[in-house]
Amino acid sequence: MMSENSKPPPMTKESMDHIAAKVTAIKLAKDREAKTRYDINQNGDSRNIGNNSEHLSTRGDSEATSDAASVETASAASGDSEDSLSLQEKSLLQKIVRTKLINNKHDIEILRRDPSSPLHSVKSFEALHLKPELLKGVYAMGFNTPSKIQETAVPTLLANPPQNMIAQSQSGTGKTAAFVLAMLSRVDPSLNYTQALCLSPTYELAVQTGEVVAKMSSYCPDIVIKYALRGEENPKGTEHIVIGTPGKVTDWGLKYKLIKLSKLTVFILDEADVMIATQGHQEQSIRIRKALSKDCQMMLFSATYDQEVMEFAEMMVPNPVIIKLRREEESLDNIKQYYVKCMSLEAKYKAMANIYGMCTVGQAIVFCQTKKNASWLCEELTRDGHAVALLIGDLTVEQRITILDRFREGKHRVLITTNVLARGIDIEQVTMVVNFDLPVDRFRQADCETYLHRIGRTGRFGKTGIAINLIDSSESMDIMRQIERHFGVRIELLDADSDDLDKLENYV
Ligand SMILES: Nc1ncnc2c1ncn2[C@@H]1O[C@H](COP(=O)(O)OP(=O)(O)OP(=O)(O)O)[C@@H](O)[C@H]1O
Repeated sequence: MMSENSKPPPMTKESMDHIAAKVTAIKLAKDREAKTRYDINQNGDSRNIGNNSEHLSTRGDSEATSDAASVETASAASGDSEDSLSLQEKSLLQKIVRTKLINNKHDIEILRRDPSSPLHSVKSFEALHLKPELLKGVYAMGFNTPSKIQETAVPTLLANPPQNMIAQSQSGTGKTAAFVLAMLSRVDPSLNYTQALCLSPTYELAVQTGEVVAKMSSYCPDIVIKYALRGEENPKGTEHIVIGTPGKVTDWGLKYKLIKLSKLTVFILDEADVMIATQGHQEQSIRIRKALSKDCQMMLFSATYDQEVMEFAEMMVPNPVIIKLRREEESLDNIKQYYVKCMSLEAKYKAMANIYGMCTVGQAIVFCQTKKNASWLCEELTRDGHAVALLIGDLTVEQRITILDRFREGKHRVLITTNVLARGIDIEQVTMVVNFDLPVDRFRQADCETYLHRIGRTGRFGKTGIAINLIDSSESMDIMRQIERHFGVRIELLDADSDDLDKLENYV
């Protein structure tokens, strides 16, 4: 990891090996635990908490308190169907698979602001009057113009007197880059003490942020960065920027007083929604926050904006400007939906193999209802010489990252998965979604919301996508009809043995 007076090295997949080993051990332990369904949220998500924690990091001292809330889809049709991904993992995978900014057509909403501090937005990075070496770093990252959230957030964060901010926008809209830019602009490298602190919920997320700081500051050699993470040597207190988890920062800042929290000029709490889902982090963050001076600029970022996040945010950040970018809704508008009638499992498999053959340019995600079905399908297709990848919840974080990376790079054209991938994780180039099994709820009724999330993986950003549903029984036909009625759409019949598939080739 990073030593003092140096920038963090780029995070390679190899360097995550040791994390993966620990995560595997944690997962194995977790799998032995009985899961307890404790909450059904508004979206119909059900959350499970295992008694054993599933964290991405292994902590010592104050870090050792966190449990992870793992989010599961509501579709528990059979005992082996459950497949889960913790909020922390989801957030990390999301960052890893994303290569581009998410376009968002909505306008920024400004929910609260002090009328005495006018807000303005910028359409270029030049208009921010950044230090030249910082501007060079921004351009070196390939950023030409500010993203929607950056247009408003960055000038507000750079204005004087410093203004506190709570900002919410979906993952991938440029929040990290916004606060890193603010942090680097505010730091004065001629002052030898810690001036900026960024709290992240996990080891890996902190490292991801550190990478952005390192890249953006690549032309600012005097800025010293330090990770506050397990395994790191104690800080000297002279590092300009510290990025870490609440546990380690509590130790360094409050317990051993190695960092002077009262001297910070910038404090960032990132991924607030993930933070509050991690037991212990909320309380530690509050303790850290209390040690800051009233002049310290405070910023809080979150991908979601429910009441719990908001209550926490307002407790942490006094007199904030609150900016919000509404989530780009998933819609079925750009998606052509079909179904293929299959008389047996064999026929269903054959249809799948034909569809595979058709997918020559684009990429497809195939959804199965259970891990068992997904594994079976993957084995069969592989045996028949098809290059497919399998992504299910049993894998380690490291394995998931590797698989998603390979898929994103186009090394696999077809990814077989369960509902683990249905929500939240965007892979830009997916042109086709196949529902090998239709999504059902625990009463074996159509799970329309999961259907939308699944097929919303395709047809994004104005492109046309295809969804194909494999129907092998009167029950699945009935479920499909429920979906049609729910969305007021017609799902067209497709003959997978005929030339019908050819007409789809324009899209895949
Ligand atoms: N102005 C920009 N122009 C082009 N690309 C950008 C710009 N800002 C950020 N990006 C890129 O877009 C992707 C998402 O940005 P970023 O990680 O800052 O989003 P985020 O909202 O912080 O996401 P998350 O909530 O997952 O952390 C990254 O690959 C980043 O390099």
